[in-house]
Amino acid sequence: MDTRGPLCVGIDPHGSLLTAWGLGDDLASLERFTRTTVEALADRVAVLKPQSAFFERFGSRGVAVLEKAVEEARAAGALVLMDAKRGDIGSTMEAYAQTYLDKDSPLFSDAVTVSPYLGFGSLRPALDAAAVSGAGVFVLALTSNPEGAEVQRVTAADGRPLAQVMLDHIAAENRGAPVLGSVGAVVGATLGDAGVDLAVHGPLLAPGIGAQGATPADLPGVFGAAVGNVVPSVSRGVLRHGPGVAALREAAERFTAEVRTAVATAPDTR
Ligand SMILES: O=C(O)c1cc(=O)[nH]c(=O)n1[C@@H]1O[C@H](COP(=O)(O)O)[C@@H](O)[C@H]1O
Repeated sequence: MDTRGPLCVGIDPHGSLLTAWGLGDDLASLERFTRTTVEALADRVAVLKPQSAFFERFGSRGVAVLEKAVEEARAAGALVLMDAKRGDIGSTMEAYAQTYLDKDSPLFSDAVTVSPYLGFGSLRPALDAAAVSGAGVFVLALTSNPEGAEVQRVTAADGRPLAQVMLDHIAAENRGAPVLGSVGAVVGATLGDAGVDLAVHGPLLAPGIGAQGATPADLPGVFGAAVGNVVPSVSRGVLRHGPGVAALREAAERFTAEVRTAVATAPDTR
């Protein structure tokens, strides 16, 4: 993030984007779209975040495209954050942990998104596997979609909003880590003032910029003093500029510059 800028670009091959790129909604097009995006961006943005669902919809061949993208993006120096949003009982989480966080897995990624809403403790196998592999886990806290609030803003038995309970668990995982810990939180850039304590001592993934309406200029208002730890994430806002490699790069560079300006001019960045 220090050398490349903090931007995360999502690889979300929506059918509509494939069409907009002049491709079909088929496996060969998925492959072309993904290869172009990785070629354009993996040597320059800090994080690429493939959204697993868009690959899974093509079955095992789509997952093979995903595997190759992960390998090529990592080889070009990008961190790969697998957006899988997994969450299940602990014994099943173990299998998800083996899938994304075991170095011998074909889908091994630098980090994976997980949902804590089956109870934070259910994530233990993923947290442990990430620690063994030197990888990371991004835990959903306050998602960018308006529907998230009916779960995440609910008041827990001890009076804290449920999202705050999760953020406090994340902070406990990261306690004592030098610089930032390896457990991140997902907090939507669309939320206005997040209204929770974001001092989790880990990276804060901020999706919602671009197609969902948030802009880099919104980040200081949402994240306050924690804005220096934000990894802003854009998918369609960059991808819609394809299929030209130069245009994809320019779009990512524009977002990176806007984020840098927003963070640099924020009143208190740490
Ligand atoms: O975990 C995520 O990345 C995520 C969390 C969240 O709260 N909101 C959210 O939009 N996302 C993902 O971020 C991407 C947003 O895509 P765009 O709206 O096209 O930028 C999608 O892949 C979503 O699944």
